[in-house]
Amino acid sequence: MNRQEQPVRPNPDHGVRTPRPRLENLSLSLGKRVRLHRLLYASGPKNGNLLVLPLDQGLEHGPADFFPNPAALNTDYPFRLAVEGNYSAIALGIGLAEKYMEQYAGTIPLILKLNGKTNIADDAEAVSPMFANVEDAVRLGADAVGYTLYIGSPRQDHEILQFQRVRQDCARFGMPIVMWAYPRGRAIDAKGGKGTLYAQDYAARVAEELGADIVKLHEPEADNERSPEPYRSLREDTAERLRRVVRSAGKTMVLFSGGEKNDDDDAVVNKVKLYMESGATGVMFGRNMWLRPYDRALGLTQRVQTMMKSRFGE
Ligand SMILES: O=C[C@H](O)COP(=O)(O)O
Repeated sequence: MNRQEQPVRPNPDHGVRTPRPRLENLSLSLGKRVRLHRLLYASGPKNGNLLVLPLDQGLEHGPADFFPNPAALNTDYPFRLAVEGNYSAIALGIGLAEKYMEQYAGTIPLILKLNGKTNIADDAEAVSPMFANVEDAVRLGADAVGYTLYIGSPRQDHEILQFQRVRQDCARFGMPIVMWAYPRGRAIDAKGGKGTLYAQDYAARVAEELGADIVKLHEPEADNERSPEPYRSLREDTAERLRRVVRSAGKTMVLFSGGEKNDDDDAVVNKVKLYMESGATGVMFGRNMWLRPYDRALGLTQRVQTMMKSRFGE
């Protein structure tokens, strides 16, 4: 292979590790600072890391997601886990928030999800309509809102405009905004798929560009022959890919999601460790937690908490 045929392999760190965004170094309104401080230092590991329990799968995927652990169909189950496991926050939609938050008021911070959809229709023209707004979040005492942006969808013009209004409301109310940054649609499928480094790296940058405070991403997979250059020619391992997307998120804090349940507790802990080592601020793991029998879910949560406190504390 001559020199010109060598695959492009830029150093993902450019010689410099991206520092994890720290609250004191961010330019924020008072309301956002107070709410983020509660999430980062007054709940969860309380050391600047985030451990979030999401419960939006019932809307996004349907009841079948709960079938492996029918006990979790009772919403008290994940709520109890969030409280007893000292999570940083529970993330869910307006219906569950209104029906359950009163009972748990003051015991677990809320990230109110503002938009969402079912997975009944296909994702070719994915769009995530709003079913709640920032005023609902204020009314319910939330410490952040969550917003799904389908990056690259044919409907992204609608999505980006909708996000603009949410961002402006968040600025007005001092409400942090967590972007579920999800590449979706036929264009991304044609360019390698939603899980590739190309797609996830782009999503991380979009969150930073559009004004999210926190971005939720998936672990980036290797690119493939359909991915655009230079990603197609990158030969990075998982740790390098993770560091690359964290760097692209800049001053936006990164949460990595858990995905489908892995029955191996050690593998879940190691995954969280890998994500934290990449510079992530935390994780948002749902099915890997509440699909376990309660005592195991609590035990696994405590192992993750201990690891976050002992290795990644401020
Ligand atoms: O919004 C929820 C996230 O997708 C994470 O959930 P998960 O850990 O069950 O994949």
